[in-house]
Formats: sequence, structure tokens, C-alpha cells
Amino acid sequence: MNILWPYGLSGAPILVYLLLIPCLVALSVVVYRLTLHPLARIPGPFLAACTGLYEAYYECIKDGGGRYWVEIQEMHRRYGPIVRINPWEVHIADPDWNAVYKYSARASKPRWFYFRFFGKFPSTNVAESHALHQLRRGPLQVYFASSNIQRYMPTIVAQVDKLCARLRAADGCVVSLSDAFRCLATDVATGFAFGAPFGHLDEPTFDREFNVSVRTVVKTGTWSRHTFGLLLPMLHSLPESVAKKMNPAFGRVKWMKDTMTSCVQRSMNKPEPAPGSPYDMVQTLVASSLPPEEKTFPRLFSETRSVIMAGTETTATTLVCITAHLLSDPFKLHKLRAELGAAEAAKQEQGGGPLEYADLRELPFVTGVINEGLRLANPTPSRLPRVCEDQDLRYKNYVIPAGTTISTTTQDTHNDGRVFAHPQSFLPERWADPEERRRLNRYLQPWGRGARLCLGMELATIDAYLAVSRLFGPGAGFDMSLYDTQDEDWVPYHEWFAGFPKGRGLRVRISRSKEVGHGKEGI
Ligand code: HEM
Repeated sequence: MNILWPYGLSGAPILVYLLLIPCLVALSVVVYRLTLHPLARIPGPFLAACTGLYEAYYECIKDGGGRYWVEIQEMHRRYGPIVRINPWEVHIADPDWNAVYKYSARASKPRWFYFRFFGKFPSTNVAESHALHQLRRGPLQVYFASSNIQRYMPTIVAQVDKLCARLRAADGCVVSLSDAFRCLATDVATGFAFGAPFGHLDEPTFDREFNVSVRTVVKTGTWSRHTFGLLLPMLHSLPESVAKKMNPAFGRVKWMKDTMTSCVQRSMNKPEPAPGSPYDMVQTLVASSLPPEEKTFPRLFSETRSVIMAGTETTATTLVCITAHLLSDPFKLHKLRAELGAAEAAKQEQGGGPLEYADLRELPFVTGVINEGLRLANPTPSRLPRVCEDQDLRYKNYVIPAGTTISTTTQDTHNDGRVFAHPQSFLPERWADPEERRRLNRYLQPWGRGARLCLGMELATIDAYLAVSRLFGPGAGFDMSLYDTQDEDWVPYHEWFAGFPKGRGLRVRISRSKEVGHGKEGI
């Protein structure tokens, strides 16, 4: 008698039973999810409640992937402000509902969403529990303090000036500002982290290859999220030659990894700065009260990597959005230039130099332009999920049990016509009235929400103000006009945590005078 199958059946039915068992288990799970599961009453598509494969299809396959954020918007149109977007997660689109972020002292980040996407890099932004997050964020927050950012102001200004000088020298050429702004953002972030920028702005092509490689990596991250986090570690462990053969962009990823490795190692081995001299970011973490296991090379490398990644795409996408809107609307561009011109003239009269960040913040139209950019750019179309472990939360008549993953998407608020009239229009004027500005500011949330709020918001804001004032101010010495660019070339389409357009990016033709010449195909 067969001890594995004591009923005397032959091998064939065993195989059938072996196949049947997982099917029955899957069926029971689906029935449970649709009937007894605590989220069974939350509205949403039938398939999304049954299986995570529904989300995986939109994230990995449909229209090139990264499209679940659009499907979630569609679900809200169909089912209302609260929807079950997968078997274990609800998404809420209501500008006045903030409970899960208010309780962020107890909320954690879902591991499957963040850790599987970003890979095994133990950094602040993927810390799962609130306690670990607070521990890691503490010393970083010291480094991102306003006073420390001010110390790096000359480095930031130098990067913006370098970009302007390159554009000035590109008279008659077509330039991809999508690439150029990514270089600017990377050099600002690395200049701030290490005191010396990586030099992407010196790359003759504005490092198009690197920018393409970032896109490839984050797309792989999305696949990894839906394949149990296995894909990214597998890719990282491939020999360089094999990885490059699979996708040439991975060569550039390796280059970035090597550059970061040597910078982090150099900082770790630097002698302690003299009293009063600045520490760089890695030195700040090393000198902090973090426990030794939080100061290892992999930890410091991961932190550096995450800060640079967090600062690059986001800032660049915001600058792209602002520039595209201004170049499509001569009236707004004229108004901006007039305000910058008047402010600069006033400063010159008082014997001052070029407009600085503190001056620019006082200019209402410039501030409106930056705020509209932050509102419309949508650099992180991703939802920002949290799990409130120890407390049920409520949305209207629905009780959301403790342990449920809950998410919101800041862009839903930014596009809500009840908060921002004509939400799709770029209207810097809407920020002019101080009373109205106070109201709107409560709903401007590009930096995320709660205890996990963006650490780089001041750095990014300074970058944006300076870039806008230098690119469009009277001293720029060049003009830009859109070159063969449609909305789909720059508007975020794919969400791979950050937003990426479908098309070729924002391209402009540079000209010294107002007249657009016939230029060379360019940079
Ligand atoms: C316009 C530019 C930027 C936007 C819109 C933006 C947006 C965001 C958002 C939405 C989050 C929260 C993510 C989450 O909840 O999972 C975040 C976190 C973060 N950002 Fe930014 N960011 C920008 C620029 C920067 C810059 C320039 C840096 C640094 C160089 C930076 C560093 C970080 C870090 C370290 C975190 C993680 C914070 C934490 O988990 O405690 N960001 N950012």
C-alpha cells in the first residue's frame, strides 16, 4: 500500500488532488475576503477585493505599468470617497480626512509596499515601525535643519548658476530640461549631503543615460513589489556584465553605486572636523547617538542613496511642470519677469546683489508660481499607505479596523475642485490674497503628511525659487521656447513611486535674443 496515498489510487489522481488543493485554498481565501473579511463592506471593484493581482496588472502591465493611481481615481469616481483598492487596503479621497497621518505616532509603513519596492536598503524612508523611523530620522532632521541648509546656500546657488551658464552657452540648441533639471537636483542634493556635488551638470548630455537608468530601476522596483520583493535583490546580485547586457542602463546604476560608495567611505574615514567646522551628512550620522548597528556602512550607504533618490526626481518634475506652464503662457511669463525685474531693480538701487531666497519668498507672483508648481507637478503620484496598528479608525459610517493598510494620495487633494477652483489650471494668482493663501496652504501637501513628512522640503523649495528666478529673471541672458513638446512629454503618466511621463521629456530651444533661431539638434 502506498503510504503517501493510503487509498490505493494511482499517481494520476494524486496529481489532480495536488492541483485541487491550492485551488480550494485560493477559493476559500477569496470567499473569506468577499464575505467575512473586516473590509468586506467597503465599496470597490469585485476583483480588487478578491486578489492583489488586480493591482499588479495595473502596476506592471497595463499601458506600460505604473497606472494603478489612475485606476484608483476612477474607482473614487465610481464608488465614492472610500474604496477597497486591494484585499487588505482602503484608499480615501477626502481633503479633510487625515486621521491615519494624525495618529502617525502609532502608524507604521507597510513593508510590502515600501521595502519590496526600494529593496533591502535600510533607510529612514522605509523604516517600518514608528519607533525605528523616529530613531533614524532624528539625526537626519538635525542635518536638514534650516540653519544647516543656509550654510550650503553658496553651493546651491553655484549649481543653479552653473545650469544657467550652460543654457546660455547653448544658444540655438535644443536642450532637454527634463534631463538638465535632474542634473541640477542631483548636484544640489549631493552638494548638500557631501559638500561637493557629484558633477552631473558637467555631463555633456545632461546625463541622459543616468536619468533613463533611474526610470528603469524604479520600474523594476514596482515589479519587485509584486513578486515578493525578489526581483531587485536578484538584479543587484547579477555580475555587472550580465546586468548591462540585459539593459545598458544598469551600467550607469553601477556607476552611481560606486560613486556613492566611495563618497560614503571617504566621509566615514574622514577625521572628525575641527570644532565649529561643518560635518557632512554621513559624518553627522556617525557622530550622532544612533546605536552602532545603525552606523554600519550598509546603513549609511542606504541613507545616502535614499536621500539622493528622494530629492532628484521630485524636484526635477516640479521644475519641469513650472517651466512648461510658463513657456505655454506668455502672459504669466511676462508677469513673472516683470515682478522679478522690478525686485531686482529695487535691490540694485539699494546696492544689493542678485535676488536671494529671502527676497524671492516675499514676491507674491513668484511664490504663486512655485506653489502652483508644487500643487500641479504631481512628482509623487503614489499613494502614501500607513498601518495604524493599535486603534480602529473611522471614515464616515465605516470603521476601519486596526491593522488595516490605509492610504491617501496628495494629488487627489491638489485636484479637488472644492478646494482649488479650476484645479487643472496653472493659476499663480490664486495665492495672491493672504487670507485665501492661508486656506489653500492647509491643502498643499506635496511633501506628504504626518511624522514622515519630506525632510528635504526646504532644500527643494530653495532650489525651485532660485532656479525660477535665475532662469526667467532679467539677468538670465537667454530665452527658452518649447520645442516639439506636448503635454504627454512631461506630465507624469507612470507612477513608479515618483511620476514619469510617457513621452520624451520637456525640450526647449535656447536663444540669446527673444527671436527663436534655427538651431542645432542639441543637448
Ligand atoms: C519638490 C520636491 C520634493 C517633493 C515633492 C518631495 C516629496 C516627498 C514625499 C511625498 C515624501 C513622503 C513619502 C512617504 O510618505 O512615503 C518625502 C519623503 C522624503 N523626502 Fe522628499 N520631496 C521632495 C524633495 C526632497 C529633497 C530635495 C530631499 C533631500 C535631498 C528629500 C528627502 C526626503 C526624505 C529623506 C524623505 C523621507 C522622510 C521620512 O521618511 O521621514 N525630498 N518627500
